[in-house]
Amino acid sequence: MSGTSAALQPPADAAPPVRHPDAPAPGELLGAHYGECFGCGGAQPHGLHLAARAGEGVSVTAEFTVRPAHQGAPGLAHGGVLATALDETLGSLNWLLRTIAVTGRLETDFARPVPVGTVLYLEARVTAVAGRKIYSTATGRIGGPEGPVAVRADALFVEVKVDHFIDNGRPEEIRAAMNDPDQVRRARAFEVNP
Ligand SMILES: CCCCC/C=C\C/C=C\C/C=C\C/C=C\CCCC(=O)SCCNC(=O)CCNC(=O)[C@H](O)C(C)(C)COP(=O)(O)OP(=O)(O)OC[C@H]1O[C@@H](n2cnc3c(N)ncnc32)[C@H](O)[C@@H]1OP(=O)(O)O
Repeated sequence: MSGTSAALQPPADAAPPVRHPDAPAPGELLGAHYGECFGCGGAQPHGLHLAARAGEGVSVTAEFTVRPAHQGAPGLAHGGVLATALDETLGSLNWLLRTIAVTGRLETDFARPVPVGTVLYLEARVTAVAGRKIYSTATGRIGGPEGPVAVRADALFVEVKVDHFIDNGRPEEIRAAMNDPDQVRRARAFEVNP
């Protein structure tokens, strides 16, 4: 049963999502948007190292293996870590819209416990767009890509300009990101009109 709140119901004038013509092809690995990202970055030893792949339309798939550093109860994934995996997968939809957007609201259902060692098979898609508001939904399955749903989420992402990060991030990390040509290139890949 979905308990999605009214805040996550797209308004009547919302439009179906449009895959950007320059979006990565279905099957293509999207890579990390930031090397230090806790969700997808390669430079975070205890991060999720989530690897997302473009799907058809405005959808992505991703896999995340639960490691001992991700425990809440003995031998089980922490719920906040699972919410992070959902959030990160939903965030990677931005690559297909070529829009920079941040999570405004994330509603999560935890349907089954997820043991350490489990591969969580994630799938996310955008359901509607209304102005700067991007509505999306995700599931995480266990036992295989067609296995039972262990976690699911509905979200509202809000489009922002790159200045959102430059104005709000701690200056030392922003400086390092702006001095890294590869990071600047990745940020630009999200933006149609930077
Ligand atoms: C060269 C340097 C590069 C540095 C950058 C590097 C890489 C960048 C590239 C990509 C990275 C992009 C994203 C990261 C991707 C994945 C990571 C996972 C995702 C995250 O982990 S991301 C972190 C957590 N996230 C935040 O840190 C957000 C904090 N937050 C805010 O920054 C503001 O809160 C904001 C911007 C959300 C809105 O603020 P705002 O002032 O711009 O806009 P406003 O408030 O007017 O909202 C506009 C319309 O959205 C509705 N709305 C807003 N919030 C709502 C809510 N909660 N519920 C229901 N409706 C809501 C309003 O009701 C209104 O609706 P309406 O237009 O109909 O009135």
